[in-house]
Amino acid sequence: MRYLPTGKKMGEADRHTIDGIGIPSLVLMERAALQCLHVIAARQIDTGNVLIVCGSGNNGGDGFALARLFLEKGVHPTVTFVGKEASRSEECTTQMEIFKTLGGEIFSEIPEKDYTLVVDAIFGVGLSREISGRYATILETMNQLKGIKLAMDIPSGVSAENGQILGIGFRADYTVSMQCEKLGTVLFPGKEYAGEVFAVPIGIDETYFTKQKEVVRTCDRKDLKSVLPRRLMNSHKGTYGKVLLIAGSEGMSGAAFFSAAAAYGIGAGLVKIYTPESNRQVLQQLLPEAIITTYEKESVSSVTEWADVIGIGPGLSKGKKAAEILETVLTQAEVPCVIDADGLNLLAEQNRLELLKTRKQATVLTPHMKEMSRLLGGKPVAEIQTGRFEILKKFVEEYSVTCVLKDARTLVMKQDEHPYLNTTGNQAMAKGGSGDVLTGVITGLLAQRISAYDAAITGVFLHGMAGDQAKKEKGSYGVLARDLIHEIEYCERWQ
Ligand SMILES: NC(=O)C1=CN([C@@H]2O[C@H](COP(=O)(O)OP(=O)(O)OC[C@H]3O[C@@H](n4cnc5c(N)ncnc54)[C@H](O)[C@@H]3O)[C@@H](O)[C@H]2O)[C@@H](O)CC1
Ligand SMILES: Nc1ncnc2c1ncn2[C@@H]1O[C@H](COP(=O)(O)OP(=O)(O)O)[C@@H](O)[C@H]1O
Ligand SMILES: [K+]
Repeated sequence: MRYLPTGKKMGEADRHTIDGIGIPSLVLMERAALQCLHVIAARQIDTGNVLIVCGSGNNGGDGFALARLFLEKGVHPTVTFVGKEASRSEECTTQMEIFKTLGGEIFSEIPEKDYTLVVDAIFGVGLSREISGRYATILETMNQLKGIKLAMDIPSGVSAENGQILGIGFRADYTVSMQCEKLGTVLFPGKEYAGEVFAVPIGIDETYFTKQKEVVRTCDRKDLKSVLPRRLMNSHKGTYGKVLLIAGSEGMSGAAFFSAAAAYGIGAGLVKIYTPESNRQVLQQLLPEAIITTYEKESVSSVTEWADVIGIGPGLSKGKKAAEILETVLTQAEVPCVIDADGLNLLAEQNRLELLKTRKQATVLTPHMKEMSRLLGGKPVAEIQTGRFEILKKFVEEYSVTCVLKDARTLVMKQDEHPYLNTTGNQAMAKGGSGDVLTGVITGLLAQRISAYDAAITGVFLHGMAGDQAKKEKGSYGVLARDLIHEIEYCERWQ
């Protein structure tokens, strides 16, 4: 697990480390510059002709410190200072003076040369407004230069707060992020400007973020061992829970199959599908492991009583029967529920959202942006995209739910937990059926008795990993929902 702080939160952690713990700012800066040098060496970047462009803040200080370390190695970088003398920070001035004392020359323009490496140390997390004027011209020139581009901490122009480009952004091949990758290079479009990101330790105390619940976190592959539910030798199918999937409608059996197969694929003990009679035969053939029961044969009350966890919505339709079933589940089922697709669309109508407030067990909602817009009474998608953290925070507090807002960067939120931003998954998954698989995975994880928040983040992570594995094999065009299920069945190998 790692944190993805905004620039503001990173600044707070810097201050806490410097003032609260007493590690001098220049010590942190030294480590920042050293780590950059290590990345340059590890990536075997040609240092035959290095350009370092420094601003007047501490990011510029990082740049001057790096320039000095290059001098020590016998490399003479071209250093350009583009900041304002008057606003130069204390540390930036110190680093600049040391560099000059050692014989380093500082330019005010970028000399025309064929650079092999271009380092951006103009703005870091202190960027606070649109870039314009001379700064914009310099960044434009830097983007056009040949040579490998490396950004110190974050590419200048990328907002560390939300990934937006403030006027113009440095287009990096590599970004060396001090201590933590910033939220702004995980979210789009910032991610596209950052290239490969290396988060390097420089001594900033990250435990500062533990109590700061608004700081976003994410998981990596190495965390899998701790997030997957345990599989005991001495167990039986009851140990791993009974999943009920209320899915599919007349002529729509695929969604039910995908979610049910995914629930089994992630380890649920027993899966029952509740669907119209017309789907029985095809589902029995597609997934003989599942129990199929139908609207015509059994009442919704009796099936919900059987279940340890319920997933409702994939392919459900928005008919009268579907609405009745959803209402019964929401008012009667005393087990955790995952609501997706048409379940969400029905929830958005006729004040049904209010029913969530009466639930005694956990509810997980898995809307994509358009479904979220419906849940929010038609709030435009663009508004949700830019304000997702604040909007979702308010929503999960009001309705006491865990919300999985699906996107290229899926966000999971629950009251009193860190927001979780997912970094697995890819464009190959932008296809019908992918979401049904996610519903099955989260429901299947909940059946194995982990918390709603853990099931949601683990499910989203695994679902994205499955997409990444499938893309490795098939590329970005041919991946199908069934490939995601196939990959999920092998998730234990990813640990
Ligand atoms: N001691 C520390 O605090 C450490 C800081 N570090 C580096 O310092 C950076 C943060 O330093 P700062 O807080 O000084 O901030 P920056 O160096 O990112 O920039 C701040 C300066 O840019 C100006 N500015 C912001 N937006 C502008 C715009 N659009 N146009 C023109 N000027 C603009 C600000 O007024 C300020 O003078 C980090 O990103 C990191 O690279 C690291 O060396 C680690 C230690
Ligand atoms: N470009 C992308 N990058 C990462 N994940 C993606 C991308 N496109 C889609 N996904 C993932 O695929 C799933 C699509 O879900 P959804 O839109 O509900 O599909 P459906 O309803 O057709 O099953 C979500 O989990 C989403 O995060
Ligand atoms: K930078």
